[in-house]
Amino acid sequence: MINKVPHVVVLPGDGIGPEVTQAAVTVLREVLPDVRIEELPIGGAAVDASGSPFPAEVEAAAKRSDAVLLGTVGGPKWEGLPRAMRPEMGLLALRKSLGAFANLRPVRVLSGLEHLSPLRPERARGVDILIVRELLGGIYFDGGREKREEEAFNTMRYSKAEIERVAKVAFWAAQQRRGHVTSVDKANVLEVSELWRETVTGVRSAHYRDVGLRHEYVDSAAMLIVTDPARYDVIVTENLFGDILSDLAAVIPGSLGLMPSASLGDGPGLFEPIHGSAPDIAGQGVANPAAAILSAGMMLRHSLGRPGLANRIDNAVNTALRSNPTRDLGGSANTEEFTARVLEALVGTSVEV
Ligand SMILES: NC(=O)c1ccc[n+]([C@@H]2O[C@H](COP(=O)([O-])OP(=O)(O)OC[C@H]3O[C@@H](n4cnc5c(N)ncnc54)[C@H](O)[C@@H]3O)[C@@H](O)[C@H]2O)c1
Ligand SMILES: CC(C)[C@H](C(=O)O)[C@@H](O)C(=O)O
Ligand SMILES: [Mg+2]
Repeated sequence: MINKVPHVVVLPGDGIGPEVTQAAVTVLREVLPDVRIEELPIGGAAVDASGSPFPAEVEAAAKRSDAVLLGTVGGPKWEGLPRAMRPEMGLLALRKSLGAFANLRPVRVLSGLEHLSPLRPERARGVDILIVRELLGGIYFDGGREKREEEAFNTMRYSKAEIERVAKVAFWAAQQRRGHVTSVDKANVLEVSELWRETVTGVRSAHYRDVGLRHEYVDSAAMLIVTDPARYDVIVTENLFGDILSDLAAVIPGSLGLMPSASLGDGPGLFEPIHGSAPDIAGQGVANPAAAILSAGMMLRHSLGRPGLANRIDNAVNTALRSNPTRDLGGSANTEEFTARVLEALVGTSVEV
């Protein structure tokens, strides 16, 4: 537990980012009244304010914080800008700057909430998967345009050290859970996946013989995640596969609005919902804030040493979802009403366990 007043940098970003972040901050302040919040722009909001999607003062604040809570970045307004000025580049730069190489994306169907899933209840019930997505390497960071802009490339490159460090996080997480890791790759075709597979196997043999390991190809894993989600405990995979598979996995609980994340590594942790800025609903006050609120919970668990408060938030979100979810899940609560329900449920459970 952190004894000093926790300092959290909040970066609401664009689109529904500010709407869901406001909800998460309200909940955070409710459970941790002395938290010090420093709010700054990132992404398109920062481009508009200062001409850069990741201003130097935001980087400095994030690095000296105890944790960073981010909303979402991007939107049609900034799509035509040169690459370096795009909101998404700001987010990638933030992740790099914090050394946040392990992105934990839990996929959970909380008890009694199977009806929110489009899958048959017997498939959705009890699903509890942790996707560990490598976040600082692979195809995201090595690309360009050539031949007078008429060719373009992105290279999926990994070093053994990059694979080892994220594999260790996955095996460690599995030890706290049900003791099984599925490593997802494309080793039947890609050399980079061959190295991935060899390295993950080596990490297990050297340090984690108590954890089960299975390898799956990403194409068949994409099918199995929705047809047989119960087969998975921890999934570890590279950056782009993890990005795609985690949005796919959002189908299991029923909405992207239920998918929080924690990005951990060398510096302060970064906590953000996995969804985007949802331009189609931004400004209407109807976004589902659950993923952002649950991300604040992950922050309490992973960076602020307060797992009991994180459990309280999980339970309160569960209660609010049972009573009346947001529109994306077939309910009628707007963002404010849903958040009010979460706060109400928190008041009913003031004991930290
Ligand atoms: N981490 C991030 O900041 C992040 C992640 C993904 C996409 N983006 C950016 O967001 C923009 C829009 O991308 P997109 O449309 O492909 O994906 P998106 O995740 O923003 O939206 C996909 C669909 O899911 C819905 N949705 C997403 N979050 C929701 C929520 N909390 N409540 C209710 N409905 C929700 C949207 O309304 C939309 O119909 C792009 O600029 C993209 O680059 C940012
Ligand atoms: C916006 C984009 C850079 C980001 C990613 O691809 O990592 C998003 O899709 C995510 O899943 O967090
Ligand atoms: Mg994504």
